[in-house]
Amino acid sequence: MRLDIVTIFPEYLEPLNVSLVGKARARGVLDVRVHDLRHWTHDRHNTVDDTPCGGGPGMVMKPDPWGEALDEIIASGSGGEQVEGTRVPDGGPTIVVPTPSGRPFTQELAVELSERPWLVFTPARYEGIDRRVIEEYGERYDVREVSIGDYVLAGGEAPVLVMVEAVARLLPGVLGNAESHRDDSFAPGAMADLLEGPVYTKPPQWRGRGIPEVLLSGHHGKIARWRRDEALRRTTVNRPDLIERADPAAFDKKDREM
Ligand SMILES: OB(O)c1ccc2cc[nH]c2c1
Repeated sequence: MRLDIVTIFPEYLEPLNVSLVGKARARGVLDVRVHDLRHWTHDRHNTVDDTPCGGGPGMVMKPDPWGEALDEIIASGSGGEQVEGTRVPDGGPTIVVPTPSGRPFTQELAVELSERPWLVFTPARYEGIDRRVIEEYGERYDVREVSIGDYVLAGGEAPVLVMVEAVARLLPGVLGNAESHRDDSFAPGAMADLLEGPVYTKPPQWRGRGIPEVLLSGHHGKIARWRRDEALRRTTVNRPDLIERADPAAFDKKDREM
């Protein structure tokens, strides 16, 4: 998979050089290219924003730098050999626009994006990008406006870090077997979409606190049932909305497997 990220704060994406994504890049599973939007400005101040038409607070990101950046990046990747034999589609990339007014970023969307060969992220600052950029590229490519949550951020770079990690860990060969994403919270069918329950490790006693006996019993069926019950308990308290959405048949299936 190829990932391009266009930003006015390239240094914000340094975390993509370490840990899971960093290792995937080193192994050639991911080809991550971070671009400074100001590279596509031509004035002495490298201006990327201007006042909003119609008035109002803040500034809006100008369309010209974005258009030149996306044209050049898409042209560079359309067709031809890419990283170690991976070809990006002649149809171009999926463009992911982090924005507070986008559709929710979910594990389901992470799975969908992980199956795409090429993603281009366009994290904005200020009040956002001139709408005509989204319209222009939306006519030719799959453009997804996505929000990671209902809170105020200064820009889209942090959401890009979140989305890239969520997508990268789903790519074949990125997680070892021991870290399988099969039973993650929110992984389809893992625990009927329940939150993960509490986890424990050694030592058996820590500051006078022990470990639930069932986890030391070696009885896999009882352990599985305890974990399911704890997951239900935590989900009921923290995310009752997931309980309403859960498929009761999945519980029965899980019970039969325990
Ligand atoms: O909620 B979000 O995912 C999000 C995305 C981008 C920006 C830019 C400024 N605030 C933002 C919030």
